[in-house]
Amino acid sequence: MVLRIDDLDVTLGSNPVLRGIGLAVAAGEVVAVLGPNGSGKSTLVKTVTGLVAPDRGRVRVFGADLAGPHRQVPWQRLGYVPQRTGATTGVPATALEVVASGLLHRRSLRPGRGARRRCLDALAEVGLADRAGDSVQVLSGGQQQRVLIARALVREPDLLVLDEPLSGMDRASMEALAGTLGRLRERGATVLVVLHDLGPLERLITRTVVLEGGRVVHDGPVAPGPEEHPEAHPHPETPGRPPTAPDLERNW
Ligand SMILES: Nc1ncnc2c1ncn2[C@@H]1O[C@H](COP(=O)(O)OP(=O)(O)OP(=O)(O)O)[C@@H](O)[C@H]1O
Repeated sequence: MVLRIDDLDVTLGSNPVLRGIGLAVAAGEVVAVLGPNGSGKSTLVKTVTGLVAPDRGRVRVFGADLAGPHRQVPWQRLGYVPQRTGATTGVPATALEVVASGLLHRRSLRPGRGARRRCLDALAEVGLADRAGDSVQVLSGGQQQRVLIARALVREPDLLVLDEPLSGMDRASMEALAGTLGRLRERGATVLVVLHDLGPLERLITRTVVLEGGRVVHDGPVAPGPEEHPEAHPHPETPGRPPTAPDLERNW
């Protein structure tokens, strides 16, 4: 099993956010996590990436225990695209530099041999090869999202976790992301993706897990219709240049 969660409870502040979650994901699955706003989707994927500590229960990723006192996150096998925050922190990093940060880890602050090529390949995968030297601050919100996806891809992850990657993307970008995830799946990677609706990723999804009030209310191959979780609505798009501007979304 790539991921195994048993009886997971998470409380944030005084909020019981996840309750009694059980989930097992095998290699090669592409699992969509759905549910209304505030149902705990982001918290669940943060638990899987070791960013949130469980209060109770067991979380194992590639066999590593993320719940015990000696938590070991297998970062070398994980790629994570957080919920839309933009790739910029006000620091004038280039797209290439942001992607290269995906290759850094605790033991070394210097990307290894061939890093530049790998970063350029990852940017090409998301259709931004020609923007490698540009400051991320001049990129649109959708392009920044793609830089963050490239940062996760450059690690060649065995498990890719994405939190609402479609937010702010135009249809062509969504289709291209579907292509990228399809290629990942072909090489045996596992994907856990938080979505508000399946959209163009639907053909790739092998299983849907629906959360409501911090509990799993559906886990199976067939996605429930939108009428079954009518509260779900996408986040408002972040301001910025419209992602459909013709000069922005060439291949992606
Ligand atoms: N740091 C925190 N402290 C206290 N409560 C929190 C914290 N982070 C999240 N919550 C609460 O936990 C609940 C679940 O949040 P979470 O972001 O996991 O939901 P979500 O399903 O991803 O929502 P959305 O679709 O809006 O992103 C919400 O009620 C939220 O207010």
